[in-house]
Amino acid sequence: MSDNFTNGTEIEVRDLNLWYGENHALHDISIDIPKNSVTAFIGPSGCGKSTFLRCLNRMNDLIPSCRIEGDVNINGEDIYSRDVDVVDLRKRVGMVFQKPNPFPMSIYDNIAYGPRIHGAKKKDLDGVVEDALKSGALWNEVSDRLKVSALDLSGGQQQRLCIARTLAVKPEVILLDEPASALDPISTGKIEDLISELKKNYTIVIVTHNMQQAARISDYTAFFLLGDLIEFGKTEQIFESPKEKETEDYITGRFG
Ligand SMILES: Nc1ncnc2c1ncn2[C@@H]1O[C@H](COP(=O)(O)OP(=O)(O)OP(=O)(O)O)[C@@H](O)[C@H]1O
Repeated sequence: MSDNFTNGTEIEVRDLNLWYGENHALHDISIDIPKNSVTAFIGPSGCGKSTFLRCLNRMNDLIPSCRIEGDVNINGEDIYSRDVDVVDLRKRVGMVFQKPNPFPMSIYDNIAYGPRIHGAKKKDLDGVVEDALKSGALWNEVSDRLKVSALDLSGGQQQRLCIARTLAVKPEVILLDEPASALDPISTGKIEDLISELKKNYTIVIVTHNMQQAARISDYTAFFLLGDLIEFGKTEQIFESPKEKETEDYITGRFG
């Protein structure tokens, strides 16, 4: 285990390579993602941001052509070790996708679903649901209609429900894959405020195409290009004084 963990590293990745069949999509990625902070992954379309994000909770296991080499440690545990329970891993490392994907059931049952699977007692569920909806900044809008279908909520509310659903099983890390790209500016603002609030208690990694969004909400930024991690550092440094020419060209809009 690296000393970095005592300094607050949540996710340590070393020499990660990933192939989809013959396509070598990620090359020798090494990165230390700090705890209780927001880290943004940016880069042009197809550079591997989402692929790398999915490596952090083994979502790529579901893709038959995908092969991965290298190490990913989360809080010191090798998540690719044979004895890791992937269901438990995805509880610890939750994920929210671009398109809100509530289950076709009530608001209450969407939130209670994960805790029920993981053995929560019936008498505790009301409290769990309320806490998660409060943490997801949705409680005030839905507390009087918990039994209505989640599909009746607006897109922005559905996305906050999906975040609340992730929070209900008490994760350590939340992975967000372009969580606001399908939303209007007001809903996007609410999601961004929520992310800033959540980083007090969780480590957050977000893929975004929106560089203003990365600059607004992230503490650290990683710039990817064609499957390489070109540069990683404090967001201010990446945006104001990038060390690599490719980063500068992308940030200043010269390509991508
Ligand atoms: N399920 C998959 N099967 C095969 N190849 C894939 C799969 N998903 C992604 N790829 C390939 O991996 C590379 C990286 O794609 P990825 O979606 O991770 O990039 P991205 O930076 O997230 O792009 P975008 O910003 O457009 O979402 C691309 O060459 C893509 O075609």
